[in-house]
Amino acid sequence: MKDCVLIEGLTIITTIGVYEWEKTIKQKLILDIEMDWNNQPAATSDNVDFCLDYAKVTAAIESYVQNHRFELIERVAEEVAQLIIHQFFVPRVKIKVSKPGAIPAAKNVAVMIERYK
Ligand SMILES: Nc1nc2c(c(=O)[nH]1)N=C([C@H](O)[C@@H](O)CO)CN2
Repeated sequence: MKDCVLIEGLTIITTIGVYEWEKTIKQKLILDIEMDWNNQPAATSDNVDFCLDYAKVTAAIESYVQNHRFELIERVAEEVAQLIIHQFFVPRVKIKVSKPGAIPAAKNVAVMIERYK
């Protein structure tokens, strides 16, 4: 099995939606992210410089998503995947973006993508 770093259940409030009424409010998205990363150098050195720092990745995602407007959750997933690949040199990322309030009759709706460098 390949090594990964995970960020699970990351809640972000932003402007998201295709309808006019959605462009005037903020809604909740939840991101689940899996990033390929060789964790052995960090494990053997016990040095944060060698890890994929989930705190730095989280801060970059929060800043990006909170400060942009989106129509589709597909767009959020794609832009976050590209940010992670290019800013943090991650070779593969899998992202699920959930919009739990979107369909009252459904517990959740989401998209999931996987992207490679
Ligand atoms: N596949 C998607 N379908 C829909 C989206 C979306 O982002 N991806 N968005 C909407 C509306 O914004 C909806 O969330 C309002 O309830 C509809 N379908």
